[in-house]
Amino acid sequence: MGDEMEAAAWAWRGWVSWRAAAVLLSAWLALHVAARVADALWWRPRRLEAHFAAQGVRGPPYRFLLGSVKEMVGLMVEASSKPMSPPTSHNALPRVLAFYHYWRKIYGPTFLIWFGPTPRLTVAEPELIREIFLTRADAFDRYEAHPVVRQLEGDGLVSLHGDKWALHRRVLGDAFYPDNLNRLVPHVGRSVAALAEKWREMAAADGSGEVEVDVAEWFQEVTEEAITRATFGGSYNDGRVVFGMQSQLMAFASEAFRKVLVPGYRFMPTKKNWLSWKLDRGIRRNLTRLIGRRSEEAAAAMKAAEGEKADTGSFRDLLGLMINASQRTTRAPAAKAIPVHDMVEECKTLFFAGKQTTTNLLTWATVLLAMHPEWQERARREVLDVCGSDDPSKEHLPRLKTLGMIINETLRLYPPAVATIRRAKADVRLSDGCMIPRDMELLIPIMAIHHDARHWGQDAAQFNPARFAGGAARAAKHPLAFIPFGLGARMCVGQNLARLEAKLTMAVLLRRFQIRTSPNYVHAPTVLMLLYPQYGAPLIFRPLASQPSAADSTTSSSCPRPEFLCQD
Ligand code: HEM
Repeated sequence: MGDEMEAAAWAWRGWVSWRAAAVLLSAWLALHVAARVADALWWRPRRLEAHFAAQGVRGPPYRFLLGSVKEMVGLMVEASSKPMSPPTSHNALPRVLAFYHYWRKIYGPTFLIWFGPTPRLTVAEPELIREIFLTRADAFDRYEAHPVVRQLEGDGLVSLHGDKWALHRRVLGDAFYPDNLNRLVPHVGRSVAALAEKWREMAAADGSGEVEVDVAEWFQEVTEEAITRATFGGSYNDGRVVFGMQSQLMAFASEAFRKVLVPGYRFMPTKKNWLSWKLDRGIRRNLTRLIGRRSEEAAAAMKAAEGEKADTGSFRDLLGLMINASQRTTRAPAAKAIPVHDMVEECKTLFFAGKQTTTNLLTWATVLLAMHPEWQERARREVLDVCGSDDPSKEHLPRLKTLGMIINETLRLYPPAVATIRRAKADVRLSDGCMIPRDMELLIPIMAIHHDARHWGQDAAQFNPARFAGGAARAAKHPLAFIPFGLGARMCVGQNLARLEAKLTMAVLLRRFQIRTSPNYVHAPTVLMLLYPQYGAPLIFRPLASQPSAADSTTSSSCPRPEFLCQD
């Protein structure tokens, strides 16, 4: 009995000491986690503030957990509550990047701000930008977007890194050479002319003989057509179905983006989320099927063409280039294939990166033409001189210099991508002596650089396309003060396509319409990922007396098949 009691006492003591150890361990873990959290939310921000203050870089003070977000949101909400004043002004920076404009006046162009506990250093000096994007580019990386944005943009070029990025960039780059893009001119021209024809009919049906349209909405048709054709080429019809679904998905996802502050919102089984998941599955299924079919066709074509000269005369579409790169690996194993899953993601990225950006460019360019009738007339005269009674062809486009200048001035004043972000991969000392710690994010406010009177002169906030008469590199006092498409190795891969779409669209419309702003137009540029007109862009189109004849126009086609099957 005594032995049993002693054994029970030992067991009890053992249990108590295990329990004590477990309690101690849990307490230690809790303390450790609390210390880490306190460090991330309080001590690290204080250390970084001190680190930058010692180098003469200041900024709004860090506030626990919120950083500078409260002030930032306040400044942005206040700025977007009123339209531009006066309504013809292009001094849009204080409205669009209100927080940058406000703190820059206090702290200078380089300052520290806090997105919650995440610090960002603003960098707007062209010489520092040269280092970050060109000479020291290996020390900086693209920043990882929020998962909701990532879901929108796909896992393609925009978010890839290292060897995988290099492979995709090399393979896709071929499609964006001017000689290849020129083959899209008749297609894009036709889709703009079809849009113009709809507007002409609407104007004819209206007693006033003119029509009001919100170009921010209508131009989506043109850009969706162009990016679908660039991505899918001959399989345009199948591609249109896929990108139609992608378009819906983007509409849902941008709604989710607005609710990004509700943690886990994208995983909640809401009606919209169910629909999004269904659409996502549909996109993947359709694309995988399409890739399978085209891979078989490409393999057969490669076999048939063995020993013969490659056909360089037809349009090289983006999907085709990825499929061909993968076909080559079966013959040359050293070459790298792009797996089907990555092709699917890349298609999603191209659609995301190529559609809305270009819609915004077309929108702002047309708004600016409407606001500046003297430049509208100059551009129209040039289009008529160069193209005569035809719509523009690929030979005409390089000769439309005034339109090129107008597009550059639009990209300067209203750059669709108002800012970009980089992350330091290691500790880096910049040439101004500033030491950037590893993992620090750098915010490059593209729009602020484009509006800086130090580079652009006292008329920086005015619309003056003539400043681009000597080319983009010589338009400002510093050649890197104009970076609407970014800079360096990760510069926009689609800029030639965007410029082609913009020139062609403006030229086709100028030949057909007098354009002016509607009394309903409120000049209010604002940012939601990209630069949008906050209340849309209603403009009035009055058809001109002389319209291009159907036979001469790019809308006409000698191809007897449906237009989407023609490969010009
Ligand atoms: C006006 C229209 C456009 C603007 C203003 C624009 C702007 C930009 C900018 C600023 C970047 C660089 C971002 C950075 O360095 O962080 C970029 C990258 C990119 N853009 Fe565009 N873009 C436009 C049109 C297009 C089009 C039409 C396409 C596709 C067909 C496209 C595809 C891409 C891709 C894939 C990247 C990532 C490139 C890489 O990281 O290698 N963009 N764009």
